[in-house]
Amino acid sequence: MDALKSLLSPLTGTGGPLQDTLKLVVIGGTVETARRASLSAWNGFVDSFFLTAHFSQEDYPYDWLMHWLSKQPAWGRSREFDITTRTVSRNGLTQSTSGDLEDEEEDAPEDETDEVTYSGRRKRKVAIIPSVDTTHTIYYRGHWLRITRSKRFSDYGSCAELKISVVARNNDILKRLVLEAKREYEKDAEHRVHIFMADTSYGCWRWNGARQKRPMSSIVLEPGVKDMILADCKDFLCSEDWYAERGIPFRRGYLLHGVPGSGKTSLIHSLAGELGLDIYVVSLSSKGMSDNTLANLMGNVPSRCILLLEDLDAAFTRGISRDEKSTGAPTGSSSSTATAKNKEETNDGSTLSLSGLLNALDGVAAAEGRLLFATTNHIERLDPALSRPGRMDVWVNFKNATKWQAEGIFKCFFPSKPANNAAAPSPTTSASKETTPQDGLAVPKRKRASHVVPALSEDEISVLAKRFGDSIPDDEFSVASLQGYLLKNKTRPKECVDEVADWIVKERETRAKLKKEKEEREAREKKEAEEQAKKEKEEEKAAKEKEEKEAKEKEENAKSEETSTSSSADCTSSSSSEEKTTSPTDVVIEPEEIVSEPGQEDRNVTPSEETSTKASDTGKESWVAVKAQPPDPSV
Ligand SMILES: Nc1ncnc2c1ncn2[C@@H]1O[C@H](COP(=O)(O)OP(=O)(O)OP(=O)(O)O)[C@@H](O)[C@H]1O
Repeated sequence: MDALKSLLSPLTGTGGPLQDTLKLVVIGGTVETARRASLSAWNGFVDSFFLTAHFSQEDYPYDWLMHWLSKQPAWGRSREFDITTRTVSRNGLTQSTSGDLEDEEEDAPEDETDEVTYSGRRKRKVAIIPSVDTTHTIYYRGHWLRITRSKRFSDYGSCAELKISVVARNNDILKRLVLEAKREYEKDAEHRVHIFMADTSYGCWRWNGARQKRPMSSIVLEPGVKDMILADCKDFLCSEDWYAERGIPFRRGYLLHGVPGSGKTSLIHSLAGELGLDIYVVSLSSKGMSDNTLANLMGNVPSRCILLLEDLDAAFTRGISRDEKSTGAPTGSSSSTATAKNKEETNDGSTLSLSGLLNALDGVAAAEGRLLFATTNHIERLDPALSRPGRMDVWVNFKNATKWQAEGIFKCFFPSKPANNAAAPSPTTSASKETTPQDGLAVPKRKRASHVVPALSEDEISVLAKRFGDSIPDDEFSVASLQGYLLKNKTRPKECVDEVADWIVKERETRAKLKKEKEEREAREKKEAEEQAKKEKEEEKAAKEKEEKEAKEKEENAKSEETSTSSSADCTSSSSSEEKTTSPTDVVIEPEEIVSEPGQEDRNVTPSEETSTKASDTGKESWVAVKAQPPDPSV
């Protein structure tokens, strides 16, 4: 007892200020330690009841949950959150959040995209998302969810992670949450097509945005073409078992070839929307593309998607080859400058070979279930191996617009007013109609139009469209160029038809001018290239001649030197023998008998010279001189 008292005496006793300070330190330390211990015990206790799920940004559930979270009304009460105009997740679904902030100062038209242009001003939607490294609590179906978003850094850059904890007996509540988030996400993604681009630096796919679906009705092709492709795609997607039973790889390739601006890319976009597939785009001519990268990319596309190889021929003109030396394309480069340019262009780390491309398309590692679409403006440049059935099963040729297409595109631009409203000639909009006259398919509803078009009845539109179609010569203008003309006249359907003949004349003149300029430029380039080649040849020839001359001179010099050397050979040998005897290093004194007179023995000699031998004991001494040695320092 006494011992305890003496131990506590500094705390209890009435000491000086030092003791008081010590007391305070000890008490404070004890309290803090107790607090920390209890907190960690409490956290441990609570954690033992929590179920925790982690969602990485690299996977789809993260996108679903971020989308779901951005719609939760709880954000209205939250004290800390992030506001962003950037994409919430990989798929960028930032619209329709409960806490959305929108610029309401103008009654601007609302497109279904995230941002629209109105009066030259950009309108952006913002979304509220969970802030990083903060725990938010949300009430969901009778449970409190603790949600934490954090960021971690990897070799590929930063990557976010979502952690959701909930007190529950089993993980049913988390499953329900993920399923609900997925359903909502898919519902909102219904009107969009997601585009992923190949990242050759890391050999992976990067989300590139979500585009509004394009209705098939807005694509004007020759009758039956759209239906044929759509039916073929649908048939393929539901024939997995059929392919498996026959041992045929479950892949289908479509080659869309033809003139630029004829709707190849638009059709693919439209098909993706119609079939509910994402588009994965590979540019074979991109920097750093190699066989391995391509195989890796192709092997990592999801089973149901559209894989798009754009401008296949562009890759070939850059020198894709079956082996590394020969180009896969026909060697049709018109001039040497073109070849030089190509060489420069290929010098960008791209080492893709045709065999690499073929392997990536249908090698063992190639993904199954995908629809491959390839587009090209120059089918003649493709290697037959690439476009053979099995790789490209369906070929579709896209030509310049026919009269029928011109009529169709006119009707797309100027839909007639609904029949029941035909009597009322009130202004209407070009995009507010739900159907297009061409084939009656639904087009997306726009909330408000940005331009006013005079309302014309179906008959009036038909007459105008027919006149427009008749004015357009078959197979001369691309649909894209007709679209350009119609866009310029989007509020003047009648004038548009009246003035189309003038437009055609002007267009022809412009084309002729451009063609002439192109020909002149090509001729100039060709001439320059020829001159350059001639100059290079001459320089080469001159250099060769110079080299030969120098070699000849050298040879002659060598010969003359040889002759002079042989003529002075005797002289050289005698002088050399003289040199030999006089040379200080090569002094060789032949042993000779030096007879010295008695009394000469005490001459000044070096110790080395004392190696001389006494020849006899007679009164005479014989000496043999030897080569002088350096004095021994030790002596
Ligand atoms: N057949 C068509 N129907 C409707 N719109 C078309 C059609 N062809 C072209 N267009 C319009 O022309 C523009 C260019 O079309 P698109 O990019 O699809 O052509 P493309 O054939 O892929 O051209 P390129 O070969 O140069 O890539 C788009 O805005 C599209 O709306």
